[in-house]
Amino acid sequence: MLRRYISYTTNKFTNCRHVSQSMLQSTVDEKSGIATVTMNKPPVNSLNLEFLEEIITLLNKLQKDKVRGMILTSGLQKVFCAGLDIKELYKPNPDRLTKFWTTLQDTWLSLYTTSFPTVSVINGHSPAGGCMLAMSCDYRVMVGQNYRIGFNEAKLGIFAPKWFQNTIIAVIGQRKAEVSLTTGKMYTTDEALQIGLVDETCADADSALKKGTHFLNNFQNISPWAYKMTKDINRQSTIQWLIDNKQKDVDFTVEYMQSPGVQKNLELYLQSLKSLPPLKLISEIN
Ligand SMILES: CCCCCCCCCC/C=C/CC(=O)SCCNC(=O)CCNC(=O)[C@H](O)C(C)(C)COP(=O)(O)OP(=O)(O)OC[C@H]1O[C@@H](n2cnc3c(N)ncnc32)[C@H](O)[C@@H]1OP(=O)(O)O
Repeated sequence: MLRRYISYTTNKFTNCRHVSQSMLQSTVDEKSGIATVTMNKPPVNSLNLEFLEEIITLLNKLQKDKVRGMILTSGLQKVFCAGLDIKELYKPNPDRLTKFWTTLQDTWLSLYTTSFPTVSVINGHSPAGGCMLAMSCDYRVMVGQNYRIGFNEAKLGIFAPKWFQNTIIAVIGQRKAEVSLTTGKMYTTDEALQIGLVDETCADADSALKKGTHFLNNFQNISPWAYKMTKDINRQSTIQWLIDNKQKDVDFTVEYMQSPGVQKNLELYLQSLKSLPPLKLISEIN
């Protein structure tokens, strides 16, 4: 287990409160009450068990601190989040995989039901679970023209569970979600804007942070209670489905991931990840 620590400091010059965990940094602007959370888990911010646990801990803390909003972004050069850590799925220990998948469900539930509005500033590639992380926020701003976003699970020989698919349907609609998921297409920034995977695009990260803040400022005059009730009602059926089917979803995933066919596909995918030149993989799978 990685050594984990949390420290809280207030910078009297910037009026920002910093919360730092080993893989996440959070800065709360005292004036606006907006938290900027930066993922920093080199090389690619892949979601493993420990990282998911940190995300849940931080979301709980932000909730307790009654922040007014959150911007989620990446501190890495060219990756927002590479999705689930494939090492959690390849040759898994069944007990760890059970804990991993349960924690993944809980992370999604925490993020999808926050009592404060959330924005993802997608400043790098964002495949599969990385795209889902962005979809689970209320608003998305994508930076530049060099990155790809989408659901490439089918290319790995696996498929997305119902709660995952419903989250995408809620954002881009049934038809586009089906085409997107079955083809595993990775979209350019402009294509993502066109199909509604992202709400806005902009040239650089600073402007994207400004756009994110601008979106969150819409809630200055909205009652937090009205915001939360509206969001809960809107997302209720997908949330309730997962709550009612948590154990079934875990049992199915643990058995399915260990099947020889899935393991073979993951092995081939991991090999291609190593053998292809940098970024070739993402462009190959367009
Ligand atoms: C609130 C939470 C919501 C989440 C809910 C999710 C529900 C999920 C259900 C559906 C299932 C989803 C499955 C997945 O997410 S599987 C992961 C899919 N991801 C990918 O296919 C990405 C593959 N990676 C790449 O294409 C590229 O790495 C990159 C991201 C474009 C970066 O390219 P770059 O050239 O910068 O870096 P490298 O390719 O050289 O990679 C550096 C090292 O990192 C390793 N790596 C990359 N991606 C992963 C990964 N996803 N898991 C583990 N390891 C990864 C890569 O092998 C290199 O390792 P090395 O240095 O040891 O060679």
